[in-house]
Amino acid sequence: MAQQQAEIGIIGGSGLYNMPGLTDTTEITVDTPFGAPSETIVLGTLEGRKVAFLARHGRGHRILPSELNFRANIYAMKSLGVEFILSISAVGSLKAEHKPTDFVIPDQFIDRTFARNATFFGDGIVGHVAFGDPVCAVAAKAFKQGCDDAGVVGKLGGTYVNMEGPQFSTRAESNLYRSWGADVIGMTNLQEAKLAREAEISYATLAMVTDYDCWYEGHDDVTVDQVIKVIHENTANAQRVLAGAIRALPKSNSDTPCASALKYAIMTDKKLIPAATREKLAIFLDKYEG
Ligand SMILES: CSC[C@H]1O[C@H](OP(=O)(O)O)[C@H](O)[C@@H]1O
Ligand SMILES: Nc1ncnc2[nH]cnc12
Repeated sequence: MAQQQAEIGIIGGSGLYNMPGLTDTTEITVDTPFGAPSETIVLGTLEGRKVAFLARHGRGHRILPSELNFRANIYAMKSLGVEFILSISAVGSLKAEHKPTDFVIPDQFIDRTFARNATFFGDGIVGHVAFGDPVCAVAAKAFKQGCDDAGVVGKLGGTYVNMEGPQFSTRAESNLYRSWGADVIGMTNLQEAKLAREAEISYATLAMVTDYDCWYEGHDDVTVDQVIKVIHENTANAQRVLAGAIRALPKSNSDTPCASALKYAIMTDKKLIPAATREKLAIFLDKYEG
């Protein structure tokens, strides 16, 4: 097996296009059978651990949520040897108790997308991974520890509505999601969580509340300048939480259920999987075939 180049992947969202705390950095271009990731990847060291940083929307924020090549991003992390992905995202709040600058660590998702490719399967191979618990509990707890260490509000658990965008929600939609009991809303995390599970990578998100979406009477409807303002105020906290989370992560994800998500997932008769598809997915399947 190739040498592991990174243990932990960080996917930085809106406003987080690099990681100033990384040392010994090198920038690499990673190619994948699913196309190019959003950006070159920065390898480096943080808290003594080997880390790979990827800017989700590219540096300079060039890629729409619906245009993101989620498969290439997660495949690239897998090819570097990553076992944990820590994602950072801006989200709107759907509850008064989640205030701008608070952090929420979601443990559930509701899918409101309709234009995304969120599986490595297809082209002659069928697989179904369990997804009742879409977030890795170990990675989520590490984020909580990071929030506690940094002395910031970090709420463990909550439901993230993944909308398609790029327009923000209508007021009727926002109120509908509130009636469902959802906590926060964003445009990017669910596809990453699905693909990370198929890739047997443990995934969790640090969701930074930037606004009250549009449901809250007496508060302005969300705008990008509002989101960016809160992110800028809170970036140093997000970096400190990340460092704390990395300190709290175990060496490997082998003790989590994520690490064996594919064990019983593949439906297709091995003899019938097309050679090109088998080759494309070798990085995931080889360990189950001696
Ligand atoms: C800039 S507001 C909308 C934008 O912010 C969030 O991005 P990310 O999850 O990458 O931080 C949201 O999902 C939208 O893409
Ligand atoms: N209100 C909101 N809706 C969707 N994505 C967001 N990202 C930040 N705030 C958001």
